[in-house]
Amino acid sequence: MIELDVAFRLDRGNFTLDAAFTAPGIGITALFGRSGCGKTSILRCVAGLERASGHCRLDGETWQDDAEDIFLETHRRPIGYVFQEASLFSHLSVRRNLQYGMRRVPATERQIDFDEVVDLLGIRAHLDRNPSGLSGGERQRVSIARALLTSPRLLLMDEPLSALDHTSKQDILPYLERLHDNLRIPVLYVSHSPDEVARLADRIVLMREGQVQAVGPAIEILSRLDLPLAQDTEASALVEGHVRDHDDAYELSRIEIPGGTLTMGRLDRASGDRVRLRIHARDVSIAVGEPERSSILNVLPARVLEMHEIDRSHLLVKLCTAGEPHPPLLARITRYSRDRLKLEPGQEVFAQVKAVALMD
Ligand SMILES: Nc1ncnc2c1ncn2[C@@H]1O[C@H](COP(=O)(O)OP(=O)(O)OP(=O)(O)O)[C@@H](O)[C@H]1O
Repeated sequence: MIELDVAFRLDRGNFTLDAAFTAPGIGITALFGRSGCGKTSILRCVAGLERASGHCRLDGETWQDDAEDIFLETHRRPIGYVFQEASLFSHLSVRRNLQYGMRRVPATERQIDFDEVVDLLGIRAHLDRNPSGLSGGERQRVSIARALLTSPRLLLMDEPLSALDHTSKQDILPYLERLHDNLRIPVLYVSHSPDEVARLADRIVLMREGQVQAVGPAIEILSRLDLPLAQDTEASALVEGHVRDHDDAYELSRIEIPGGTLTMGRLDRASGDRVRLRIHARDVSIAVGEPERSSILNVLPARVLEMHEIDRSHLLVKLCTAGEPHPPLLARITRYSRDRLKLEPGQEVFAQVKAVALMD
C-alpha cells in the first residue's frame, strides 16, 4: 500500500513545527486546524519548498531524510500543487495552460489523460478562452486540472476554495468529490473549514500550534467530543450505508445503515449502491421512548456513549446506533433537555434525525 510518511521539525522563533504522521496512498487526507497552526508549512516541507529537519517518504521512495543527507529539490518530487488562488498564465488560453503542465512530463510517463481530466473538471467549454475571462471557481478548476496533468503521485491542495464566494465553493465541491471517486492520486488537503473537511476527507490530521493533535479516519475524528470539529456549530457525523430501495410515490430513498434505515429525498442511485451520508448534530434530537405520530421519518434506536457541554446552555451527545460497527451520531441538545430526560451514558434512547445529506 502506497503511504505518505512525514516527520518535520522547524523552528521559526515564535513558532515551532513539530509534526509527524502517516497517510494512506489513496483518498483525501485533510490537514485541519486554526490559522497559523502550521498546515501550509507542512505542505511546503512535503513539496521541498522549505527545509525542515526530519523525513518525507512516499511509497517507500525517500524525498527527504536527514540521517542519510537526502533532500530532493521540488522539481524532482512528483507532486501537483494547487494554491489558494489560481496562478494561470494570463497570456495563454486554458488549453495552452493545461498543455504547459502536461509537457513537463515525458509522454511515456503520463498517467492521466487530457480528456478525462477536462471532463472530470467540467472545463471543456472553456478550453479556448483566456483565464482572465473565467470566474474564480472556473479558474480554480483549471488550476486543479493543470496540476493533475503533470501526472503527480501526490496532490497538495492549500485551501483551494478559500478565495471563492459561498456559491462558487458549493459549485466546485462536487468536482472535487468526482476527482476523489475517479482518480487514484492521494491528496493532502489543507482546510480550516469543518464543512469542507466533512464533505471531502477520508482521513483527518488535526493540527494545533505546530503539532499533530489527532489523526485518524474522518468518521472517527469528526465525532470525537474532545476535539474541536465536534464542538463546531457545523458539527456532524458521517455514516456509511447502501441504498435499499426507492419509493416512487413519495420520491424518497431508503438507505440501510448499521442499526436501522434512513429515509431521505430520492437519490439518483441504484439499489445496493454504497453511499456516505452526513448528519448534522443540530438535526438530531433525542427521545427516551419511541416517538409516535411524528413527522420525523428517521427514528433509530441508539445508546448514549458520552456527553460534552459546549456552552452554558448546550451540550453534545455522542450516540451509537445498534448495528455493527456502531456508527456514531452526534446530537446537539440543551442542558435543560438533558436534565428533563435524565440522560446518562449507557442509556438506551431513540435518535430522531431531521435531515440527512448525501456526501458520496
Ligand atoms: N516564511 C515565514 N517566515 C517566518 N514565519 C512564518 C513564515 N511562514 C509562516 N510563518 C509562521 O509560521 C506559522 C505557521 O504558518 P502556516 O502558514 O504554516 O499556518 P497555517 O496553519 O497554514 O495558517 P493559515 O490557515 O492562516 O494559512 C505562523 O505563525 C506563521 O506566522
